[in-house]
Amino acid sequence: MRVIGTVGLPGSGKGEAAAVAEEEGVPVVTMGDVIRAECRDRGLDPAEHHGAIARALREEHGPAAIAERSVPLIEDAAAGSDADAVLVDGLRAPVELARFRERFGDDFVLVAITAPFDLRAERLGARGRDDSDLDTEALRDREERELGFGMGEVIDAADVTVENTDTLAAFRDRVRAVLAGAGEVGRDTDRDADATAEVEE
Ligand SMILES: Nc1ncnc2c1ncn2[C@@H]1O[C@H](COP(=O)(O)OP(=O)(O)OP(=O)(O)O)[C@@H](O)[C@H]1O
Repeated sequence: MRVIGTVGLPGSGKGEAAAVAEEEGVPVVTMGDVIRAECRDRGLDPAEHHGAIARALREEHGPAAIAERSVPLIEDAAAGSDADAVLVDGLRAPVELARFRERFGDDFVLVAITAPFDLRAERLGARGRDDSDLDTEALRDREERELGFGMGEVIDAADVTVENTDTLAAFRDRVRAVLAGAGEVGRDTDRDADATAEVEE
């Protein structure tokens, strides 16, 4: 069973990738659900206390706490499905990546989803899920906070990078290909490309 983790800045397309997975019968584990469950256990409203509880979990149980709690959810999702993959939405920090690589080894495939700031801001504006989607300054703040958790390093460490700069249909096709195992092909292709580049130099 492969575990496909996604990482990307706000508005890059992680939610769309998770929706494609669900359509394809690939179970999705959202790391934010761990935080929402903890909020409920503490009698707090996730809409208001999400950030504080994420911090509290890391302080109380170590920096990999959210990944740690996601592992049994991933295992349960895999056990309850015929699919040969599970998608994990929401990696943010290098310690989380390290925990998943430690647990799932070569079965863990990290997929970075990238798009330039202006395109993400425009798409979030169109999404308009909440006020922060419409506020470019709030987007910058959120982005800085996530980069502060080391998200840039996680993006750089990805096995496969999907640039989401074309149409939504093209992005969804690319995600379907990655879910079908093209991630591993991508890794080899990248290596071949590097080898070719070296020969040409
Ligand atoms: N290639 C695309 N073309 C047009 N719209 C897109 C494309 N990719 C994503 N979108 C739209 O952009 C918005 C942001 O995408 P999505 O919700 O998947 O981002 P996200 O990475 O989950 O963001 P966040 O971390 O803020 O939840 C959504 O409304 C989505 O449908």
